[in-house]
Amino acid sequence: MQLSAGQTTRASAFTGQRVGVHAVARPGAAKARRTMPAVEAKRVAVLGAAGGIGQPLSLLLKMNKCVTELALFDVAPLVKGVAADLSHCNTPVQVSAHVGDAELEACLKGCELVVIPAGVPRKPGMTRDDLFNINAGIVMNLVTACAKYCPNAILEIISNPVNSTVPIASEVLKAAGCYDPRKLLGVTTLDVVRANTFVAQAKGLDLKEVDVPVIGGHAGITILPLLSQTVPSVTFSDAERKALTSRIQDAGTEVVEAKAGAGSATLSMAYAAARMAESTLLGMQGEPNMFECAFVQSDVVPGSPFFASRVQLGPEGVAKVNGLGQLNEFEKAAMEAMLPELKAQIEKGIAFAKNPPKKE
Ligand SMILES: NC(=O)C1=CN([C@@H]2O[C@H](COP(=O)(O)OP(=O)(O)OC[C@H]3O[C@@H](n4cnc5c(N)ncnc54)[C@H](O)[C@@H]3O)[C@@H](O)[C@H]2O)C=CC1
Ligand SMILES: O=C([O-])CC(=O)C(=O)O
Repeated sequence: MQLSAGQTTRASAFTGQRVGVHAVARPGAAKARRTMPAVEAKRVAVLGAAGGIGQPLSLLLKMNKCVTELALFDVAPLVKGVAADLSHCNTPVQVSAHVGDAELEACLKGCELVVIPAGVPRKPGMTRDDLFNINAGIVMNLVTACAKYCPNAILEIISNPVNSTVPIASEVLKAAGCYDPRKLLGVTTLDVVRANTFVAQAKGLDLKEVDVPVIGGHAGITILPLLSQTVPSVTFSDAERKALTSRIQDAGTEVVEAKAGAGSATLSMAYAAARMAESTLLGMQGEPNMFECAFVQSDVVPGSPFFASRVQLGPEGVAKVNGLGQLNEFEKAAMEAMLPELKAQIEKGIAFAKNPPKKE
């Protein structure tokens, strides 16, 4: 999983900070490139744009030099106000608003990247799987529309439970005859963002230099930070490794509890999704060394048809799914423990999509 020679770092289009798991110079990595490639026309949609994630994510995309058109969709009419508000920012991105299923076509036509944070968030005491009954149908409906109106777009799914909503999306796309596994990604970037932050804090490292790959899925014990592969190389005591792993796995719950019933992570998620979208857009533009961890169709772990690991992003989405590298004994045990849960959540999504509840 280590980056090899020639894999470079890149400055964010909107913050100037380095982006991507690739951001940290691993041994042998080439010198950072800081020039932007020529901007190509890119229409990007956010579905669920009036929500807690959708609003700040849309702002960050309005600031992104890779984006030319931003199409905002929600079932809530508030999305019109969000678009009006954003349209006053003096960046060149053209913003449009679309409300309700009847406007999905107008939203999605011509889109090359669609980011989906539509759905309900957790409240204290809930697991991500408790969101399945509502969010499964929402994702199914939206991905059905993507298959119809932008069948070649790259889809990035944020809506939880990601371990099930991504398999649902794959089945919908297969049934529509337009499934391309390179173009369907579950967004797990927030796990990497959190792991980098917590490890930097615990070890007194420069935040910009820390890179921790996070593999598996996006719920509880299926979130597995590979602390042994942290860059720069650091050592952890058994107690530190256990505590950091648990904190990264439970970080979503930490925010859900702090928000006390008013939702889950929105700002850090918008930040993470904006980073993922930027890496994806740069990959689409031909930038050669874009790497992020994402939950994708994978044969890296036998028996788990989807798995989060580091992927290389290219003109068509996922260009390569990397292997896991060397795991230590703690990580091997955590991997064994997670697999039954991850596989069950994947199968639950597939079963739902193959036999969806009848609409009344
Ligand atoms: N992948 C990840 O790392 C993370 C995922 N999430 C998930 O993201 C989702 C959204 O979270 P928030 O933005 O905080 O929720 P929110 O409730 O603030 O916003 C959701 C938005 O989706 C809209 N919506 C609902 N049904 C829709 C439909 N059929 N079509 C279009 N829009 C629809 C709502 O009107 C609302 O504006 C949740 O499922 C949450 O669990 C949250 C944080 C991290
Ligand atoms: O915890 C939640 O429900 C939202 C989420 O996925 C996260 O913050 O990682």
